[in-house]
Amino acid sequence: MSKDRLIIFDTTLRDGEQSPGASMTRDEKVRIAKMLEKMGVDVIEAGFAIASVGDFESVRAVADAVKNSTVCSLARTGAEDIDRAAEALRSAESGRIHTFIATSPIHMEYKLRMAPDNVVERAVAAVKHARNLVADVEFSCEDASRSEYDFMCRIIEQVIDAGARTINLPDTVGYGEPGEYGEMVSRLMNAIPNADKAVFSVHCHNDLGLAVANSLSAVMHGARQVECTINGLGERAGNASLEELVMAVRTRADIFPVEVSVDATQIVPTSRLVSSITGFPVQPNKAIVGANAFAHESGIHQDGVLKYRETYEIMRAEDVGWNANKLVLGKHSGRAAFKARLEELGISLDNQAALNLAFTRFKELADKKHEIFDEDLQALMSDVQPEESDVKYRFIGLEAVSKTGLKPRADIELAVDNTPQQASAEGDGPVDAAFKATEMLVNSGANLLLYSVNAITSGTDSQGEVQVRLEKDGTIVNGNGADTDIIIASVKAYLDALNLLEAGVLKAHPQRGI
Ligand SMILES: CC(=O)SCCNC(=O)CCNC(=O)[C@H](O)C(C)(C)COP(=O)(O)OP(=O)(O)OC[C@H]1O[C@@H](n2cnc3c(N)ncnc32)[C@H](O)[C@@H]1OP(=O)(O)O
Ligand SMILES: CC(C)C(=O)C(=O)O
Ligand SMILES: [Mg+2]
Repeated sequence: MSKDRLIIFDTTLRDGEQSPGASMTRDEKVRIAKMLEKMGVDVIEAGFAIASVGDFESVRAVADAVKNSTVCSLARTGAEDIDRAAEALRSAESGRIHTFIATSPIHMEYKLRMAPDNVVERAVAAVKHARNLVADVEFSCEDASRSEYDFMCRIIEQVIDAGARTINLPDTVGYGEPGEYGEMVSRLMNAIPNADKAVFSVHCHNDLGLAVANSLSAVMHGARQVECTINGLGERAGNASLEELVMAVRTRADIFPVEVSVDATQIVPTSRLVSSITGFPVQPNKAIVGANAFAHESGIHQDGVLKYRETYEIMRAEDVGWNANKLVLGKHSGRAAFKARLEELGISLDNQAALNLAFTRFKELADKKHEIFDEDLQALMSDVQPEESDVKYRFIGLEAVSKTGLKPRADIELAVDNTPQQASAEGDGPVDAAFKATEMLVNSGANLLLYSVNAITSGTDSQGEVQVRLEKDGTIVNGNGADTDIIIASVKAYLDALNLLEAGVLKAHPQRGI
């Protein structure tokens, strides 16, 4: 049986931009709009033309640039708003004016300060005016989920008669509950005599974390347009996320009676573009586009995925634009993933006993370190580690002083070949001072290539984990150090790298390098 089409209306550039701090320039909006067009989004709401000259120019630039998606501008019900929207959309291949007015008692009384009859009049006049300027007019009952049913029936019937071809029922404040909201949509569609002349649409906010659930429930109850944003960006807690809606409908095609014509492989690149332009990072556990959405760290899951991917994956990472899924090695990992990764690195173990031994060492390391990278594994598998008795430099203690107005200073005490030695130095910061003091004692001549700090756990009391990469005469080593004091962790990492250089580990085992 053929399925209905679900129209994907993206409002990243309008409602998404209403997130405090997410303002975009005209050129940034055009770049995102081009990506949305490439993705095959049906309607792109590019802005609110009357809001500012900049927003007007953005809608106009998107209308100029985009040819395969409908470009839309928001407008209140006043003629000036609608004229401005039409003007901005003049060059659009397919342009839509989206006009709206609030229909809930609370908004009509306290915000608009209008009587309901007056609201109906304004809505009808706005739609008629817009229809004189463009063929495609959408009308939204703002705050529909808190509006009275009979009043919505009345206003919607009249705006459809006036020429609106899309009727949007926003859950403006994210108050809806999936069952109730879906039912509202089907009740209205069944009761309004001319409902068949319009596409019913939903626009859900995420104040209770229900935006996607509410939208999908509405789809099950007859809505055929969903308004959404990339990464769920939007006013307050955001809007329904485009990637979640698209992938829910695709993945549960057995349930949803609709299909979408979006190229889902463009989802991750578009998500990254929106995140980099707005400066809003994507949380790692965000569905579809979060860094962990297709990553597995637990041994039981990794074992399952290695045996048959679908044991723990309901979508393919490649289908939404990732290169591949990821098996992350950490303290929850098991032998199956450990062994598979070693094999990918060209390291094979002779027998189960060798695997068990290596795995025990791996778990010991994983207890100290967030994530085990390939370099860690290679180092772990190198049978030449500097023997404890061969370690040349050992940390004894340090005092670092950092005071506003004074140059940072570090006094350090190390054991060099088991003989305690001390040095003091100033630096650009306390870490720089500590490294300089260390160099006064060791005089290594090594070049510092990388210095990175990670918190092992969250909180100000967490262990800091430092990685230091040193180069000397073409040999590169990674040293690691951990401590709750970040300066101490830094010196430990520096000494670890120096000891590796001293032990000549790389000469015997080049895989310890990068
Ligand atoms: C649910 C939503 O997301 S709605 C879209 C929200 N987005 C935005 O507001 C972003 C862009 N907005 C703006 O730049 C400005 O608010 C403007 C340019 C639209 C209006 O600015 P101002 O004229 O200074 O008005 P202000 O923002 O202070 O107040 C809004 C006015 O619009 C009225 N209004 C609100 N919605 C509507 C509507 N749908 N139709 C007609 N009038 C409306 C309000 O009652 C208020 O009128 P009042 O000044 O007579 O009391
Ligand atoms: C303007 C409308 C569609 C809106 O953004 C809302 O009600 O949330
Ligand atoms: Mg909104």
